[in-house]
Amino acid sequence: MIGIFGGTFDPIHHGHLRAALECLEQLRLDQIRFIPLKTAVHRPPPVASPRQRAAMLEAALAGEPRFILDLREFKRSGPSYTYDTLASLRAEIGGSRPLCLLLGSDAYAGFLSWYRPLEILRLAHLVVMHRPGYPPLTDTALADLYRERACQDSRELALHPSGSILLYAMTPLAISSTQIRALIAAGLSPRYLLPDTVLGYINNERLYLP
Ligand SMILES: Nc1ncnc2c1ncn2[C@@H]1O[C@H](COP(=O)(O)OP(=O)(O)OP(=O)(O)O)[C@@H](O)[C@H]1O
Ligand SMILES: O=C(O)c1ccc[n+]([C@@H]2O[C@H](COP(=O)([O-])O)[C@@H](O)[C@H]2O)c1
Repeated sequence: MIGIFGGTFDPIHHGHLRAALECLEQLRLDQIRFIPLKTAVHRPPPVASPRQRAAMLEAALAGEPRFILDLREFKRSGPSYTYDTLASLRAEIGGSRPLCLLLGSDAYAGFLSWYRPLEILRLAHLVVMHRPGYPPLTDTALADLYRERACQDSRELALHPSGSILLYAMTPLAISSTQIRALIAAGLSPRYLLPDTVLGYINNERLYLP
């Protein structure tokens, strides 16, 4: 099974990395593809450039060969829709191998307003990772969708290429890129919230300063 972890990664932090490692091991994924978005459809544009976000991801993923940096969204023009990304991956790997789209419970809260959400579920499973402060099933429509698609473990995910939703209780880590950017802008250190190598890059590039 392949995990897909899309995000802004502005910057990548230990919340992302720990989430990915726990999914990799506990769901027995073969690899996780980290896919930074180019043109956000749902939020203001990132502060760091694509080049800078790719460099930070590269630094953070070094040393874990099952974490793969996948820059396909940078190469596409127009909005970075997840549906298009999954369709391009399916064109490469075929229809039978299970794909698991990893997303935090804050992202799942907006899932039904994404571009072609039900078609996304035809291309991949969803793994919703619980993020502190964002209970995953507050909305009725999302709770209904979950009830129709719920699955309990990685064994069940492996039975089909797509279509199920797994709620995953990862170690709760209330870390966000917003918090890291705000600390730096305030002249405070974000150290230990993200890898030192990523912080070194941020300092060299003078990123996120006011
Ligand atoms: N601490 C965390 N725990 C679990 N999931 C997370 C965590 N941080 C981010 N995610 C998930 O990772 C994906 C990419 O997140 P993103 O790059 O937007 O990070 P972020 O910290 O939410 O950034 P920002 O604060 O700029 O919105 C999303 O699915 C998000 O829900
Ligand atoms: O395709 C969509 O319509 C869509 C709408 C909102 C978010 N997403 C994706 O969800 C992922 C997490 O987004 P974010 O803002 O938490 O970084 C990222 O890969 C986005 O491209 C995708």
